[in-house]
Parts: sequence; C-alpha cells; structure tokens
Amino acid sequence: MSKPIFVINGPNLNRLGKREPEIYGTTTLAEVEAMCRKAAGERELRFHQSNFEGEIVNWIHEAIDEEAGIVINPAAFTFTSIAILDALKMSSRPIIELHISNIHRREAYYHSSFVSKVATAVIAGLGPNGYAVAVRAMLELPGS
Ligand SMILES: O=C(O)[C@]1(O)C[C@H](CCCOc2ccccc2)[C@@H](O)[C@H](O)C1
Repeated sequence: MSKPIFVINGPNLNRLGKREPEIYGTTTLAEVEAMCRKAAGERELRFHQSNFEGEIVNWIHEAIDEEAGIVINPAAFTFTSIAILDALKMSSRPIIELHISNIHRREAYYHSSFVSKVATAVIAGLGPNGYAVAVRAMLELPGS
C-alpha cells in the first residue's frame, strides 16, 4: 500500500490570498489544498497548516511514523526553528522544502534556511503552483 504525502504549512499561510498578493498571489490556502489533491491523484494526501511550531513538529512526527514524504512550507519558521530542523532530521523519507516566493531575491533575513540543510529538494518562486509541482515531484521520488 502506498504511503500518504504530508503537505505542512507554517505560520500566517492561513491568510494566503488575503494579504500581500503582490508577493504571494491571490490563491487561498484552500485552493492550494485542492491543487495538491488534484496533483496527488489517487495518492492519499494529508494537508496541514499551523501558526504553532509544536503542532508542525507533531505532524512531522506523524509523517515519520507513517514513513511518508513531506512537502513543507515552514514560512517564517524556515529561518528560526531548530525544533523543526531536528524533527525533519529524523525522517528517512524525501523532504521537499517549498516557498511561494523566491526567498533568495528577498530580504537578507529570508536567505538562510535551516530546513534546506535536510531537504531533498527546494522549490522557491513558482508561486502557489509550486505546491502542485512539489506533490508531483514527490510521487516520483524513491522512498516517498
Ligand atoms: O514564500 C513563501 O512561501 C514563504 O515561506 C512565506 C513566508 C510568509 C508566510 C506568510 O504568508 C502570508 C500570506 C499572506 C499574507 C501574509 C502572509 C515567508 O516568511 C517566507 O520568507 C517565504
């Protein structure tokens, strides 16, 4: 039986599409979820968002226990969270770090990701469509 794919979103992404459309577009997180489920096809997809670091850590533990691949947009926790890094280090499955914007073209405090130290791949700058690209890529990665 194939394993689920976890898509995990960090703080403030619940406001996607409602603020800063010039950076993040007008697509809502609910629409992103629908795009991910379409991209996943028959594969089970778990889609989560939280503004709380510990909740994100718990979902990473769930993904590890289910031997599942993880697509993660940690949002601001990308640049601050050792807890999320430590949790991701425990995974033996593919991890795709996803950012809607190209963080490397933005403010300097967005340039150094803890998550990139353990990510299998990083997607940044494709806009909300990057999520569907990440899910489709995850389907093809060995071990996902
Ligand atoms: O580009 C991305 O996906 C980011 O992960 C989004 C984070 C911000 C998430 C906040 O999302 C909002 C969405 C709509 C309105 C306001 C914030 C930002 O801190 C990263 O540098 C890049």
